[in-house]
Amino acid sequence: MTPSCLAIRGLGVETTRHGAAVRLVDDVSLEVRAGETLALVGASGCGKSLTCAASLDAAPPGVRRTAGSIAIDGVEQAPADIRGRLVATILQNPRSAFNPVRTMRQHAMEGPAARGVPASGRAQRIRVAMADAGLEDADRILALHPFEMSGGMLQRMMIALALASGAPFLFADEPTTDLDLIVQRDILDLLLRLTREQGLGVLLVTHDMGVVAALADRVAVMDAGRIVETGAVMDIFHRPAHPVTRGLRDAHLSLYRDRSAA
Ligand SMILES: Nc1ncnc2c1ncn2[C@@H]1O[C@H](COP(=O)(O)OP(=O)(O)OP(=O)(O)O)[C@@H](O)[C@H]1O
Repeated sequence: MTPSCLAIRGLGVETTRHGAAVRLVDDVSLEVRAGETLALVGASGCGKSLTCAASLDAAPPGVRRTAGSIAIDGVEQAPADIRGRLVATILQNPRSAFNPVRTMRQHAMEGPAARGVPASGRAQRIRVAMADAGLEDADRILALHPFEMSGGMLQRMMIALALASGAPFLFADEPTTDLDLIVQRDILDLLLRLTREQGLGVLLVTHDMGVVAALADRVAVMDAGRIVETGAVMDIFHRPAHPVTRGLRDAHLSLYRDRSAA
């Protein structure tokens, strides 16, 4: 049965600075539902990327998860077991997400295999996902190693791998940075279609409140490692309760006004 809800509960992440523990993410709880996009927004450095990565035990070196769990339909899961299988990821810095000595074809076969897609279906699935992510000429690209590809190509490949995995949930951390505007729009349209038509549940980290307005159903606002407000997208724009939320909304509106006036 397709799962309907992924919950991160009480996530805590720390690092050590000058010999002392520093809390970077503090008691964060979020719920991602099937068929919905939950946008995670907040100022740079507030802990959005670490929330995505650490909840799946994929935190970068130097930081550690000190508290919290992840559950699917109320059942606690080992993060490493669900990463790539039930939760696909598009994380920041695509170059670090690929093994430098493996080709794109080798990377591409992993996700669907982990999901139990028969070998015969995997090649077709990755081709379709690559075309959806704006990568034509799949055969040529599948033979390449990461160092032979640009940042934008790697970003698209990471998106294609996430799509091909068939996982019911997706953590997408700024999935369209490094991409040109047309590809950005295509990718965001595709994510919207996958949530609406296939019931994908998306946790979307973004700085762009325009993207939030277009894509998100609900929004969680983060500040200094904590969630300060969660609400339906309309409420966040029309009735923001927390000063940080109001700041993000107002900054977006003034940018939008300046652009319209130009
Ligand atoms: N590997 C690391 N070691 C130590 N501190 C880190 C590490 N990665 C991130 N941090 C710190 O953790 C905090 C949260 O970082 P994080 O990358 O989650 O922020 P963010 O909200 O995603 O920012 P951005 O929007 O700029 O990507 C920041 O203060 C950052 O400096």
